[in-house]
Amino acid sequence: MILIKEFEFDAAHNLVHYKGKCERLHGHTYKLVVKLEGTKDKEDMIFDFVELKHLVNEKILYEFDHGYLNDFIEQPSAENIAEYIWNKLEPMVKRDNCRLYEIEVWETKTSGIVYRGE
Ligand SMILES: Nc1nc2c(c(=O)[nH]1)N=C([C@H](O)[C@H](O)COP(=O)(O)OP(=O)(O)OP(=O)(O)O)CN2
Ligand SMILES: [Zn+2]
Repeated sequence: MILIKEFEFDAAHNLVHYKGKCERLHGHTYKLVVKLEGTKDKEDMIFDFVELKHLVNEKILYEFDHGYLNDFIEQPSAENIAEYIWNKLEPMVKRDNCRLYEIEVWETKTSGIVYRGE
């Protein structure tokens, strides 16, 4: 079974290793989709949605929301943001019954990255 939870955060960035409009400072309302793969525990849940919400908001997104992504990631492409989030989140959600399966980072409604940690 795959569990899904969606998040949004607003952040500014500029792509320093890029030639074009995105080298200038600008912002996005990013969408983050977190997917966990697992089996049901004794509460018949893969992972508590509420716990996952607090974990992602408080441990991952608090530093990004209304922030400047270049403070954390030198070249904050959607690809690099996905890797950064994966590396922080993966150990936090690892349980006997579940693991991080996939994340999506959407920069706009039409542009996004799917990452499975490889
Ligand atoms: N592979 C990647 N390409 C680009 C990235 C990226 O992270 N990975 N990022 C950008 C810029 O950040 C840019 O803001 C995004 O550009 P674009 O998708 O064209 O944004 P729009 O607001 O114009 O969105 P539309 O939905 O296409 O109108 C560039 N490339
Ligand atoms: Zn951008």
